[in-house]
Amino acid sequence: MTIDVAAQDARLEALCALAQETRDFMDAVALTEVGGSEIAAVAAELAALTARLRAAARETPQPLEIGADGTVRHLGNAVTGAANPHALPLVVERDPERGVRADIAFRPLHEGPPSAVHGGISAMVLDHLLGQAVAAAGVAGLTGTLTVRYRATVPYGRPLVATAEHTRSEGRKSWADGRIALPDGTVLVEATGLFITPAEWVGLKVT
Ligand SMILES: CC(C)(COP(=O)(O)OP(=O)(O)OC[C@H]1O[C@@H](n2cnc3c(N)ncnc32)[C@H](O)[C@@H]1OP(=O)(O)O)[C@@H](O)C(=O)NCCC(=O)NCCSC(=O)Cc1ccccc1
Repeated sequence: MTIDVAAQDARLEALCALAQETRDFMDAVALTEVGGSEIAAVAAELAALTARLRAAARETPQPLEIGADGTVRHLGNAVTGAANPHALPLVVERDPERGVRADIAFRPLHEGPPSAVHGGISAMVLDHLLGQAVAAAGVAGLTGTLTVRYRATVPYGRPLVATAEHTRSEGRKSWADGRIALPDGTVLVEATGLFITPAEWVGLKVT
């Protein structure tokens, strides 16, 4: 469920590269142990860079694009958007056996309890993945409710796998289940969610 950015637009390619540099920068901020004067010098340089980017700023969201093969690209998405420094960015794929899947490696930046991932970050990833599972089933909707069960703390810095699948639909309401697990299948966090197709989306094909 990705569209090759590099093949389409050199400016977007540059923007996605900047977002990745920004992620690397944020990781470095989270982990740095350099001295106070060096931190202050870096902060001053960063403020100058921020001013350069603000010289021309958009006032509308990044558009959600649908490719010829039905793939969806939303570069501004906080979970998957390659142009959003907040995004992991997660690359969500169709899973031939289940609905959708994504490989994840959380980073120290995502810390909640010491040495573990913040529960809200896990919930955010699962919210997104469940939403993509219902979209993949042709019943795209917005999250109405999300229930998360945290079975074990989620480590950062290790490869993990997230999966989700659409379970049923009734009218405009669709349900999906998902989980974040270790590569051996041990489930760390699981979620179930209700997604509601806004009336104006009925009949639209978004995946
Ligand atoms: C669209 C809707 C959720 C529902 O509005 P309408 O269409 O006007 O609904 P209407 O009143 O016509 O009721 C129809 C039926 O649904 C039921 N029901 C309604 N609400 C709830 C509920 N909360 N919980 C439970 N049930 C509810 C209601 O009782 C009725 O049931 P009935 O037929 O009598 O059995 C609206 O409240 C909204 O926009 N909320 C904000 C959503 C939002 O921002 N979410 C976060 C952003 S998405 C994201 O980040 C993840 C993502 C990532 C990637 C991809 C995809 C997703």
